[in-house]
Amino acid sequence: MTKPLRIGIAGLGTVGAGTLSIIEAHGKLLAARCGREFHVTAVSARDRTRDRGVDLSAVRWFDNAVELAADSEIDVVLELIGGSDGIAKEVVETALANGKHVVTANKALLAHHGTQLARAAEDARVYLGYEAAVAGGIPVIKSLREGLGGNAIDRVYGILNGTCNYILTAMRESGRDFSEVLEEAQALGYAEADPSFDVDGVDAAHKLAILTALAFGCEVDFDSVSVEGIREISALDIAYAEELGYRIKLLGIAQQSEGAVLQRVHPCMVAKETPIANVEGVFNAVVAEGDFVGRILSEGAGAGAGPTASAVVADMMDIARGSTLPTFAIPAAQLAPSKGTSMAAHVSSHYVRLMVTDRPGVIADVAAALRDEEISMEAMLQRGHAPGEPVPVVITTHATTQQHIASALQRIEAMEAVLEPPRMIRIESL
Ligand SMILES: NC(=O)C1=CN([C@@H]2O[C@H](COP(=O)(O)OP(=O)(O)OC[C@H]3O[C@@H](n4cnc5c(N)ncnc54)[C@H](O)[C@@H]3O)[C@@H](O)[C@H]2O)C=CC1
Ligand SMILES: N[C@@H](CC=O)C(=O)O
Ligand code: NA
Repeated sequence: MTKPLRIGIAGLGTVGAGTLSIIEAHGKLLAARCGREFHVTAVSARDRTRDRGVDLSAVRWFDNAVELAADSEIDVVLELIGGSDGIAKEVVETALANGKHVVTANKALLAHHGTQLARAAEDARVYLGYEAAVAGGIPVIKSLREGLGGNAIDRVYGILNGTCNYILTAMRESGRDFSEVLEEAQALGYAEADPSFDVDGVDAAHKLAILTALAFGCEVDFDSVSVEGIREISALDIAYAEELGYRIKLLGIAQQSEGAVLQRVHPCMVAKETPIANVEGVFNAVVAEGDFVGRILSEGAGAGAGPTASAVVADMMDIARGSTLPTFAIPAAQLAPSKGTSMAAHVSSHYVRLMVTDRPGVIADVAAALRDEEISMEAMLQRGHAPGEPVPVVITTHATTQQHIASALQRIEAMEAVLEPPRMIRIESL
């Protein structure tokens, strides 16, 4: 048997502790599958005294994770701290500069510095694994880089944030309030250190930027992702979506057209009978559309200790077996400069909900604003009759550009009878 793979772990929180548990539970299985034993030889975290359910007494402890990353008795460094800059970046850069393989679950780091880190890894002839960074336990990186390697990818999209999907599912199923459900997702270890990254769509955008680079062979370009989160989604909109035959999902979607890529993250209404509408709770799903293979959907847990650690361990197995694949499928130096395009010209149907004073003429004024922007209404719904009182009015439109809908909504919002900013959710046909 080849000599053991010496592992240093920086970060022993949800994912770090989960990784230790798998190595402890499946040490023999991993060795049999890779022809090498996995030895955790060093660890670093903020709190040395915390019980992580695994005996670490024989493992070297580093107060400074960067020193761990430079240690000569480590072959692979697991960066499981988090954050796009600061200590996590320093750990990864130090490990690569010292000729060590790196496995990270850190999508923020890769979304901001992925191209540069991929170059550093390839220059040092080491492996940079990040399966855990996108869709947790779903082997989506392996699938795109290897299994679908013979296809040009037309579109890649999915439910990329477990916390948001958990919140939207629980709100729909139990009618509970947004903040109560968010606290539950945090307690389960799903949410980011700063949960606004989850609910504002930033985490999904980090993951989408990584998928885009891999799928389309371009540099990672987080700045050109258009991002909206789920904070504004109310129980009322979830109930109307149900009634209209839709589910609300936060999707990340990247599509290439004429050499440019549109990357967008926003809440979508998707028809209830589509597979993605039925992906619930902390589960993620990723769909890749290849020119020869057609549509592939992978579904699984996108967050949490076990599923995320499962992906970390899979990357270590690739390293143990000597894989030398480029980070983003083609050598980092050959990735095309990213050519992002904006949402302005993007065409879709829309759900619009207004809260209006119930009086004659309001609907006619709203219809006129839509007509002036050449937006055709598909349906309109107003329940009950309460003269002079606030009532919800729901409109669905036929396909129109973002520019047109934004102008119409601006005009509608300014109307005296419209009592609060209109809520708009794009209807996505998948
Ligand atoms: N929790 C999840 O479900 C998932 C998390 N991730 C990513 O995995 C990474 C880790 O996330 P979690 O385990 O959830 O975070 P966590 O907050 O549970 O754990 C972070 C760990 O890093 C340690 N740490 C913080 N600063 C440090 C420093 N200066 N030196 C050494 N150690 C330090 C902390 O002591 C803690 O052990 C993040 O990049 C996160 O985005 C990715 C997929 C899923
Ligand atoms: N906070 C993230 C964790 C996994 O990446 C999520 O909720 O999906
Ligand atoms: Na994954």
